[in-house]
Amino acid sequence: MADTFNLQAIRERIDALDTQILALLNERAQCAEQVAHAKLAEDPNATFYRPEREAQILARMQSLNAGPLRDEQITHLFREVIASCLALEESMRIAYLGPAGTFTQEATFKHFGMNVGTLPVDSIGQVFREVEAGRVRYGVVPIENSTEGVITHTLDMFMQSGLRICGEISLRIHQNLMCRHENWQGVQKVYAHAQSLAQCRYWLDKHLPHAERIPVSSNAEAARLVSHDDGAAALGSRQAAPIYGLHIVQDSIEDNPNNTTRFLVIGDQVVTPSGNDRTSLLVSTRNRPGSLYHLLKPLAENGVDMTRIESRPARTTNWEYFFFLDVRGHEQDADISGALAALRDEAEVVRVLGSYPVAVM
Ligand SMILES: O=C(O)C(=O)C[C@]1(C(=O)O)C=C[C@@H](O)C=C1
Repeated sequence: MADTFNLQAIRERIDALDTQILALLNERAQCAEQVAHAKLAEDPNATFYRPEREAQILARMQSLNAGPLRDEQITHLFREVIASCLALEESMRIAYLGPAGTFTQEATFKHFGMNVGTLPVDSIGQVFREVEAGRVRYGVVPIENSTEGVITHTLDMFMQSGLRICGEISLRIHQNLMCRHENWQGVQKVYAHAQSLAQCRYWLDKHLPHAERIPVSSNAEAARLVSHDDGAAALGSRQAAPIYGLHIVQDSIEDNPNNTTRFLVIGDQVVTPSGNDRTSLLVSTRNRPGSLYHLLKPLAENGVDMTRIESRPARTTNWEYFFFLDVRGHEQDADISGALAALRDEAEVVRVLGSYPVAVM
């Protein structure tokens, strides 16, 4: 009897709290509408999506969070709240490397909320073209995986495109084995994107050593093929399973328990500092002895923290290279702007691809 009474009392308390949360959410939504009016009053072509402000809000909520909800859950809830508020300001459509069911779709929903409008396209180049043509404001493309390294196609697109990086998304990648039926022991073929096959190499060696591994254009394409084939399995994101009528027969089979992919949000927006930013640069240099040393010297002398360097061959001239650099901080910071000024004296090409907030979980 006492339990029933307690349960009832607790539920009444939950109802009262929900009433308050509802009122507060709508009050917040009204503030977002006022923000939209204020932005338009300042600039009729104002941009409503402000990644630096979103990153600051999420970081603040994490620092205030006393639990029992985990920081990850709080971040997820507030992302959805912000996305719903942003939708009142502007209805957005995001192009991503599709089809539906890919990890890039998962990253897009993680960053822009589950209800954002999307345009799945079939190549990284097409994501760039949709944004360049103005058919969508932003696009999402993968840039690097912690196990398999950089996605060179994305780097190469920046050599041709004037688009900027407006944000980054970090996604923990869990690979799932998916089949038409629950019984997976007799699987003879495993379809997946080459990156996913590589991320599960040891698991497949151990559990499906005789199955043929067949790389295909995307994990969603793998799931589609398996939806017609009883003797096959696909690897990929759990979102793909219901779309293609498959069962998840083994989950989290990636070899590296910290398997993470970084994605970029691309657009033509210049993002102001958030206080915890990263800057990506594209640099090329004359081919002469010590050229890389001369590129890195201005960064070191200005105390800039470089977190990544990749080289890609210039398509125009044999044996000439472009370098992609990531540094900590914003291009408006004194150390980075000092380094950029010195770098411009050394290098043939120095392009800031973007300064943007470091991914918040
Ligand atoms: O502060 C703003 O500029 C807003 O538009 C409000 C808000 C929010 O809901 O907090 C919504 C969208 C932006 O991307 C950032 C923040």
